Amino acid sequence: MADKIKDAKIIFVVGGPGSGKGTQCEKVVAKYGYTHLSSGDLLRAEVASGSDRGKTLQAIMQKGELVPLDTVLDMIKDAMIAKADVSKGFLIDGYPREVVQGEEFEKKIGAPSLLLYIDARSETMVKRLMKRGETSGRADDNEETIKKRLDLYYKATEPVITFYSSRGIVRKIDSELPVDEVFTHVAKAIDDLK
Ligand SMILES: Nc1ncnc2c1ncn2[C@H]1C[C@H](O)[C@@H](COP(=O)(O)OP(=O)(O)O)O1
Ligand SMILES: [Mg+2]
Repeated sequence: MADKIKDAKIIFVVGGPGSGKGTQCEKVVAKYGYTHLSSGDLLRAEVASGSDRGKTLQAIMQKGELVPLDTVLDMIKDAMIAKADVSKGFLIDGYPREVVQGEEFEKKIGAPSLLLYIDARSETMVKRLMKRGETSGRADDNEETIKKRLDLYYKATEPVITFYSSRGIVRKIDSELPVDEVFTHVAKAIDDLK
């Protein structure tokens, strides 16, 4: 099962909350037909299902904390296997959140060919998230939780970028630009894979 995934390209999409990961992934899906897996969306779907696991997850996410590693990884892996026959590539959005998550992913699934580092200033991210919070209905798009998510991003997730930089697969994307301009750079990074 897992070997079906092996031939597909794996792209990690890493960046702070509100940096524009989801926005850029949608455009990659439209242009390249890759499968977009947002760890946050997978977890929120579990919460919406009302399951016991979902209730536990909701409490963690509302506090802006990271959910247990195995839970997220199992959900990503199941979703990848479900799409393995039809997918040319996978965008793994919002994962790894910490270095150990990347190591576990590679053990259980495979190595990424590219890490897209979606980079925006923290003031920009806060502004975008507050705006998104007006309509997103996301329990974590509020000022207090945003601050915690940003702190955690700088502490836990930025080391992920350093970790993969040494492998030469990181492409830093300036996400302060308008969406379509950001996408030009994202598309260039993906085209360079071929
Ligand atoms: N380059 C850009 N310029 C302006 N707004 C952007 C942008 N990229 C994303 N946004 C907006 C769309 C969303 O309302 C908000 C957060 O974007 P998102 O894609 O949901 O971020 P993420 O998935 O990284 O949390 O910011
Ligand atoms: Mg997102």
